[in-house]
Amino acid sequence: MAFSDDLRAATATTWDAAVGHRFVDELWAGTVDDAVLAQYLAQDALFLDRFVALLGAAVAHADRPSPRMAVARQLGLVAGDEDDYFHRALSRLGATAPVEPLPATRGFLELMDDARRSAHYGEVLAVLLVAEWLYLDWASRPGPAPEDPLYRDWIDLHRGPAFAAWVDLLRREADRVAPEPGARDRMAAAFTRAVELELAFFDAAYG
Ligand SMILES: Cc1ncc(C[n+]2csc(CCO)c2C)c(N)n1
Repeated sequence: MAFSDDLRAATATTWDAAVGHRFVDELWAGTVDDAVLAQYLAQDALFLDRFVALLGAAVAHADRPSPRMAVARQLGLVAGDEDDYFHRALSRLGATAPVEPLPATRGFLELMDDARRSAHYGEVLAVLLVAEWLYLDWASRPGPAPEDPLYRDWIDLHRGPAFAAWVDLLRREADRVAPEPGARDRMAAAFTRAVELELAFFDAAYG
């Protein structure tokens, strides 16, 4: 098994609890309470800012030109389509005021700051991989998405062949650099912490 498969298998209980979370069920059903969705998206806007910085670290610390360019392309998408969604969604929900990070968000911001400051490409990849792969997983459920663009656009941002190819690239990169001396342990620690925080992040939407 590839290193990324091992990490996912080792975190399966927490991973599956996140992918099968009540919030994900309600997203697919189009029935998330407006206050819950507003809380989630306001926190996720804080997450996204630091995530963009983390993508910048992957651009800076990639050890080869080809993945550096691929990450840079994705960085442009996140700063474009994804940011547009947030502005539309938060203004429709009437939640445009700045918010303080909740504990799960704060934990994520710290994890991303630590990975970025480590300047260790493998550790950066491990955090990026969880954030993207776990979202691809919940958004790839079979069945129709709700008609309401508030839900449909959020699901569509996390599924489809282009997004799956991006996750695949992160997996291949993580598997490629893991054999470097000392990389496995720090990548496994960052991956495991990120999976725990993804679950806590969904829980936090319900206050
Ligand atoms: C807590 C949290 N974890 C992961 C994501 C997923 N995600 C973050 S940025 C991005 C854009 C694609 O590169 C995606 C899919 C999220 N939104 N919030």
